[in-house]
Amino acid sequence: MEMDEKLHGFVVGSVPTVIYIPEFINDSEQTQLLNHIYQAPISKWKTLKNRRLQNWGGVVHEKGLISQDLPPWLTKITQRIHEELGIFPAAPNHVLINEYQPDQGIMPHQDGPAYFPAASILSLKSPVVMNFTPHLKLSECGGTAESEAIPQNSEQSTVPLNSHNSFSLLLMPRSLLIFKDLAYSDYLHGIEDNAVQPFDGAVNLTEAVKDSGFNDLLPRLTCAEESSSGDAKTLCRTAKRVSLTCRLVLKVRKNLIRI
Ligand SMILES: O=C(O)CCC(=O)C(=O)O
Ligand SMILES: [Fe+2]
Repeated sequence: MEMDEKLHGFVVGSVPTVIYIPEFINDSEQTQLLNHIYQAPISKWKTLKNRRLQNWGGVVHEKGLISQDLPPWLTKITQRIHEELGIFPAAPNHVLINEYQPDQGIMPHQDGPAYFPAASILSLKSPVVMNFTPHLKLSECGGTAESEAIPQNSEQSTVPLNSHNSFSLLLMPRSLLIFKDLAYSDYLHGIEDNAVQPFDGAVNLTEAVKDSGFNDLLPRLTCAEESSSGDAKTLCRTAKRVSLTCRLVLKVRKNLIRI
């Protein structure tokens, strides 16, 4: 799939390929989505130790998706992602909605093998910092000069290696994040279960604060009480974050029989 020309302007960082689109939806679209999410029956929520989630589109198995139609309020988003971005060969057919309290996150992980190798994540409500770290495969292969300099049998070797290659993103409400290629295949992504998150080195810092009015936003993002950290930009999560992870499973079986 050819990446749409206009998307090139939204590529951030140096690892192929991370795309950050600020203000992908407007305020009223955000409100409408949140209304739909919180109108869903309570049984739709699955509570995990560190977050709650709603699964839409069916059940993902290693071999494919036992699909169920997405509701119209979600196909509106998935269709738009498909048509405007040209990254997926079809509209995403699976949406995972995650809700995080300010001190909740998601462990560094790689998305499952059933998905077309690209993820699109729409963020709602509170900003959050997402971290990308190369996973063991990349570290062990010694694909970079840095890794060759570190003894492979050293227990500490993964720490400096990972921190050197890691990067983070500041995900603002109403933004859309897409990651694919190496960022999808060779990196883990995660969110720290911490209400205070540094965002100093975020690869999309300019883009994240630009459209929302840098001057207005930065003092609100930065913890006033964190004076000990000097100029370090630190995000204080004070509200819930809700995200919609929209992905495509190519192998689909319609769920005709209720199990
Ligand atoms: O909430 C997010 O932004 C990340 C969610 C995620 O990584 C996933 O659902 O696989
Ligand atoms: Fe994920």
